[in-house]
Amino acid sequence: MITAHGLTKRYGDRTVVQDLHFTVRPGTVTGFLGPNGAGKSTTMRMLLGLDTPTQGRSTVNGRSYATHPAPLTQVGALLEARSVHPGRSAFNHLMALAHTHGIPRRRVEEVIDLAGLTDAAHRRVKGFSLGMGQRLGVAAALLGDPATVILDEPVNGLDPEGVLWIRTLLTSLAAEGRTVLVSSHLMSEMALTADHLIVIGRGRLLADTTVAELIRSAGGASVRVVTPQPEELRAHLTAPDVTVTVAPTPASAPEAHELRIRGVDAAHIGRTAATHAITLHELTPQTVSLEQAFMDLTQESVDHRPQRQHQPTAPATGADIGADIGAAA
Ligand SMILES: Nc1ncnc2c1ncn2[C@@H]1O[C@H](COP(=O)(O)OP(=O)(O)OP(=O)(O)O)[C@@H](O)[C@H]1O
Repeated sequence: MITAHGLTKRYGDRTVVQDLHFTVRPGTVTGFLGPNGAGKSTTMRMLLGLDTPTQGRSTVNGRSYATHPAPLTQVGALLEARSVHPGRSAFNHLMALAHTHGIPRRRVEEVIDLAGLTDAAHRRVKGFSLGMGQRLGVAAALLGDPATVILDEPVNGLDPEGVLWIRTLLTSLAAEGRTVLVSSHLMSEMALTADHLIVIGRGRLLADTTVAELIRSAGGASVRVVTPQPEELRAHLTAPDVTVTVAPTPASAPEAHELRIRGVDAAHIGRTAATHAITLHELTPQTVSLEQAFMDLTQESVDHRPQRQHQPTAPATGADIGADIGAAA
């Protein structure tokens, strides 16, 4: 478990991390997200005792990182900056780390295999690609079989196979009951891996939530329905939390009333329509993408962003929808 209590970091008169409170729990992958420069690396460095907070404190597995007698066996970390002697082989680098913690050679061989570096283990690190360096960094993070793993942008520089490897690795580390905190500025990547998200912007906490909840709060899922019998359908969908919005009917298709329904899924709407012999011309689930939810959440927190793009998973029609025919309840 990782906790942050009012973590704050100032450089001169610039506050780059401001009063962050959060808890990262074991058994799930927690994505640590924010636009470039949001303060993710600075926060992770503070969690790992590499930067001193200006205010606040943090704990890893119940105590501050610096007070763990054998930190490698408590917390495995991959930070962006590589600190490997370039003349050393991957094997020797890991052996040197292992010696400092009494970790046996067998474990070094295990993490080399786990990281897919078996063939490159005895090559000098200076010849490694960025992706191989990332794999070595992950191997080092896992060396002490730690209960908590903190990885800063682990997919940086990895090829598609490496990206897939990281995804599977993170999920299996969490399934083993470990605490996994992984930073990224790519929401799309986190969408495939993380269960829980901590989102920051300009050093402040913007969200501490599940992936599903973030999508829901950004507009949530809805269903687009086209029917010649909108009032009949609406009358059969009355329930708390169900809203039905109808678009103005286009002159070219007077029979085609387009509805946007929230609070029930497409299967329920289809069954209701079938039960009451209501004709449907279209029944399409619409979801806000996680990427879009992230953009909406952080739009105040980025200095430069190209023109806003909307990329729902199904054709966007919501902008056209006009008259509200009522929230049933
Ligand atoms: N040593 C330092 N001195 C002064 N400013 C710093 C220092 N380290 C980081 N910063 C500033 O703090 C802010 C947050 O940086 P940080 O690297 O933590 O962000 P990040 O969210 O990890 O960004 P990215 O996604 O680009 O890696 C940035 O504006 C950065 O320039």
